[in-house]
Amino acid sequence: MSVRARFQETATELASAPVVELRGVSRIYGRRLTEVRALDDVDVAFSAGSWTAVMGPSGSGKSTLLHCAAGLEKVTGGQVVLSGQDITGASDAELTELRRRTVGFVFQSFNLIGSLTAEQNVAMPLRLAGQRPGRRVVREALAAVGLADRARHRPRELSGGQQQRVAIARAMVTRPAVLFADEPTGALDSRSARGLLDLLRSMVDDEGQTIVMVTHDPAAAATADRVLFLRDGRLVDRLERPSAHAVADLLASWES
Ligand SMILES: Nc1ncnc2c1ncn2[C@@H]1O[C@H](COP(=O)(O)OP(=O)(O)OP(=O)(O)O)[C@@H](O)[C@H]1O
Repeated sequence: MSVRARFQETATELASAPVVELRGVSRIYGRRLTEVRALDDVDVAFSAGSWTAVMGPSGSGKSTLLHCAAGLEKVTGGQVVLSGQDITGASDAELTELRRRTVGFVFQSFNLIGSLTAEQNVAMPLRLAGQRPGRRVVREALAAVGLADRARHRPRELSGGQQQRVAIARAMVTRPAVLFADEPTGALDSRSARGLLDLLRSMVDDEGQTIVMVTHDPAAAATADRVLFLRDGRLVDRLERPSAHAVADLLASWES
């Protein structure tokens, strides 16, 4: 094989290589009578530059899947590979370090620090990593989410949609390999939610960002590339390039 062909093959492999992979993952809470199997033998890979929505009824294991994939929680069985590293047996210190370098998080409730300005909030992950954040890097992260003119505002001076954009800028300032989002539009009105989903879509399409998002909202799920459906801790269904109708039909079929 020519050097050029080999190079192209390697590039293709890299482009489709999973950023996160769960292999036969189980997560059990409690013991004996109180035992809950929150994840049950889950196999799934999240490839680079893809956006996956995770859906399922309340208690089906969506947040647990997100937390295990991000190394926030240890698995009871199976293996998790994050950014090429098997994290299954990693120590808490190793996990904290790996998360800092490779993972960004966005939650339904924004979780911004109320006493800090938008730019101070965005700078926080860099400070926690022991770096002195440059103003330019922080301002660029805010500009990327359309908030260049809100850098000095505190969270209470921003709308819900703007606060969630600050949270996204904060998650992205370390340039994580994967962004995990737990119901990111759950606290937003439909217009702000649409704007936020468009922002996430452009991060995937323009920057090749990998996103894994838990959502209850069919419209949000339909903006993703793929929908996974969990039930009782098991992956029971999936849709590729779904329409909102297809997602709603899938939900209805599993609820009936
Ligand atoms: N720390 C814990 N201790 C004991 N059980 C837990 C714990 N965390 C989650 N569970 C249980 O594991 C199961 C899955 O929970 P999980 O939060 O992953 O579900 P979910 O699909 O995200 O639900 P929701 O849509 O309501 O947020 C549930 O039965 C829950 O009660």
